[in-house]
Amino acid sequence: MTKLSVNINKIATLRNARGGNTPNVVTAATNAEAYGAQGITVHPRPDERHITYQDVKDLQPIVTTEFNIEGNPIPQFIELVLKNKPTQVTLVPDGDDVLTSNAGWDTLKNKTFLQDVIKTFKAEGIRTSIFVDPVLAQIEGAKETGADRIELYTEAYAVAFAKGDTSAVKPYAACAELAHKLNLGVNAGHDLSLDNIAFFKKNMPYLDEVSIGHALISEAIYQGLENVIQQYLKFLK
Ligand SMILES: CC(=O)[C@@H](O)[C@H](O)COP(=O)(O)O
Ligand SMILES: NCC(=O)COP(=O)(O)O
Repeated sequence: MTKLSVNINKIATLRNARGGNTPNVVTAATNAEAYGAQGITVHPRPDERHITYQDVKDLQPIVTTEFNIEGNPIPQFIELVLKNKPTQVTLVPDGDDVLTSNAGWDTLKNKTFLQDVIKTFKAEGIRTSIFVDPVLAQIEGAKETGADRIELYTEAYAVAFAKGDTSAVKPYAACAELAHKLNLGVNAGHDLSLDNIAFFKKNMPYLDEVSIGHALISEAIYQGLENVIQQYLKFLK
């Protein structure tokens, strides 16, 4: 079984459009868990355009499944994570001006930096995962950083799958095999959806967790959150 972590960034995007507290991210997280989600993911960005640092504090005591905080480990992010002690921190090398995450780490070039940051989180008992492209050398580099897991950046798979190119899953499967050999856990995320998740799951060995936000929350607008979460859980068995 692969765990489903629901990314609730988009609930915060909608809330921020009016400046009040509707929809409420705490209620959304509680509902997602009640409907079967096995984790809640947030990705507070430095400009707080969706999830705010206050949201992370509000969510920390109410998330009863796995709490996953994603982000670029700049000093204020490191402090936020250490204060709120999630189950997992996922390190993502976002530039300040990006619309959304658009690349994995170069684990070879950033080895020393990542080793230091990962040591800090692990000393506090926080599981560490690093966001990487599906490239074998990057998985070997990830092992060297001391991370517990990798999160494979699935945008390339999602784009290719939408065009009918199912071979795009192959590098992901190869990276998962290598990660498993190296004793690294395997997560995946970005642009996964009800259209592409079943094929991905069927072809991906050792897949511990997927985090899904943009498509899942969009699908929930049409089909309802409970219904959509139930469909993902069926595909991830
Ligand atoms: C790390 C990653 O893949 C991102 O998908 C992310 O968490 C989504 O971020 P946005 O919601 O800001 O696009
Ligand atoms: N780590 C990926 C994530 O949390 C969700 O990405 P997306 O489904 O919003 O593209």
